[in-house]
Amino acid sequence: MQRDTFVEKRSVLRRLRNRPERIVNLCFLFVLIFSTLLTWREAVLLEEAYISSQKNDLESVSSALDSKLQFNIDQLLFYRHSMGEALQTPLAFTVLRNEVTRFSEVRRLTWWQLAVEEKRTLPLKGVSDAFVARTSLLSRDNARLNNELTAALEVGYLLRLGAQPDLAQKRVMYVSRAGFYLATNSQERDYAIVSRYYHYVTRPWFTLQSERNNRAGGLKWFITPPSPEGLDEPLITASVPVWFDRYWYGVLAMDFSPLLMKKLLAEALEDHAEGLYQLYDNRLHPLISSAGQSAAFDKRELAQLAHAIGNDTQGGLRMGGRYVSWQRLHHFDGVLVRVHTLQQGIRGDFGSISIALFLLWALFTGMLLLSWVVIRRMVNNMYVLQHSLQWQAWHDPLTRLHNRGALFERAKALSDECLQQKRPFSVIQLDLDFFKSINDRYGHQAGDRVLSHTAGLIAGSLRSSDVAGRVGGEEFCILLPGATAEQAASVAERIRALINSKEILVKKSTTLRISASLGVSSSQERGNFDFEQLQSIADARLYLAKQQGRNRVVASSPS
Ligand SMILES: Nc1nc2c(ncn2[C@@H]2O[C@H](COP(=O)(O)OP(=O)(O)OP(=O)(O)O)[C@@H](O)[C@H]2O)c(=O)[nH]1
Repeated sequence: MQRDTFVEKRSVLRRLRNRPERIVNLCFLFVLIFSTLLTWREAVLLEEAYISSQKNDLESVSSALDSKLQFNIDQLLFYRHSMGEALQTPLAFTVLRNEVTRFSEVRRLTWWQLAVEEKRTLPLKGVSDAFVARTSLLSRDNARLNNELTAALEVGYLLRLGAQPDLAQKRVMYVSRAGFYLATNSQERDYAIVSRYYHYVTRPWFTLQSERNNRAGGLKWFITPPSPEGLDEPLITASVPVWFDRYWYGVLAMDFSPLLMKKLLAEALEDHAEGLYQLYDNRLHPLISSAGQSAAFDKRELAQLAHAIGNDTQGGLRMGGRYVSWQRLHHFDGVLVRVHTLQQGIRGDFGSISIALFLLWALFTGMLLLSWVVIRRMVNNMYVLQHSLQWQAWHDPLTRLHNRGALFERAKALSDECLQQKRPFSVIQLDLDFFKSINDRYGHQAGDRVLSHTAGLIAGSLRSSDVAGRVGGEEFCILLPGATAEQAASVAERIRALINSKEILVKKSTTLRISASLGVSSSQERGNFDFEQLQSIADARLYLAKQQGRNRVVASSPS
């Protein structure tokens, strides 16, 4: 078994040695695969770094946006807390009491307004008793009303303080179930007060803050979708119910207009402005985007995104030529999505590094292929040259048979092999008869032709294991491994007859018949495998054949 594998390995090595271009191919293939794998690995690392940079950018923007929203929510919660305090301990200021008295005078009017000092506090705007009585959602509980009115006027003072004149897009309001409201940036007068109050109390951010709908009393986000008659873009509202003494007084709400949200997002972007940021509500409806237009996702992409967002609070997805990452906000019931296009990626650091990496790989591969072609050709040429030199060193160019040196070398190896394998080994010495006279009569070229013709006849009548060589001018030697003396004598006779059987065309319209004398010796005769001795015996017998009249075979010595 071990010997089989050893032999197999040796034969593979021999095959590779005989086909050096295969070794070259293998080496180049190895380098190509190795360099491609290295480049691939670099590309994978680069992609991981790109994804984590996308994640980091989105994380910093969303946490900045979160803290800005948190600030506003804290403000809203502060107003609710103040309202609670004011309900619990109302201020006994005369001005406030006067307004409460005035309320009892105006409460039956279709619309009314109470203002302590419009420059310092916000006016209370309200509707009639009859309006409030129309629905069970509203209630003018007279026992609590005075307290609520003074508390609202107090909170109106805080709202006015907190309202930033540059932020006209942010509106904070307190809407009471008792038929009045106060709001920053609210200019309505006359009948507009009634429609405004009606508008407020029919909004989900009001109706869904009732005891039944929001038992926990926590903050809720509401999106008012764009409408043909009103809003161009969705309006985001955060609202909290005002509860005190187990009674639902009303709702404190804060409107975040699209402009305000865009401003907050723009502030959150800082130096992460690359890519498109888009805020979605929890049903994946687009709210605002950092650029003019929103990211266009088709239905399938939206479904894919919704599925991914449903599974994780943050992550990333590759969508065609875009990389989409998302992060849920902590202080908003929605998700911030970042879309980074391939073009933006290419323009960025990662893009230039990727392009440089690809170009390097392409350049290296191109040069590798070029050098492969050149080296392969060189190796092939060298191989052919080596073979030709080897052939020339071992063969006689005229007869294409082994030359003397090569024949002696082969003869030694073959006789040793036969000795080892206990097989006979025979030698035939062949010499053309009167060859000198052919040269003399027909010229040297005719003599050469006779020599190559004879060599062809000899080679054609041997087995593949036999070896023939030219050992002198017109003298040949034939090695017959495994042939007995009789077999060798019969081979010699066959060759002799063949040589003498045909006329050779030596010159234009000149043919001649040649003959050869042969001497045969074999290891069988004396158990001697020494080639030189066998050859000298065959030579002596050849001499005998010449002496006995030529054109004959002598296979034994005279006793
Ligand atoms: N054309 C040609 N002649 C060669 C070559 N090598 C040797 N010779 C000639 O072969 C001849 C050999 O002649 P001899 O040794 O006298 O032998 P022979 O004429 O064949 O006579 P016998 O062997 O006694 O029959 C010489 O004239 C050599 O010049 C060769 O390569 N080409």
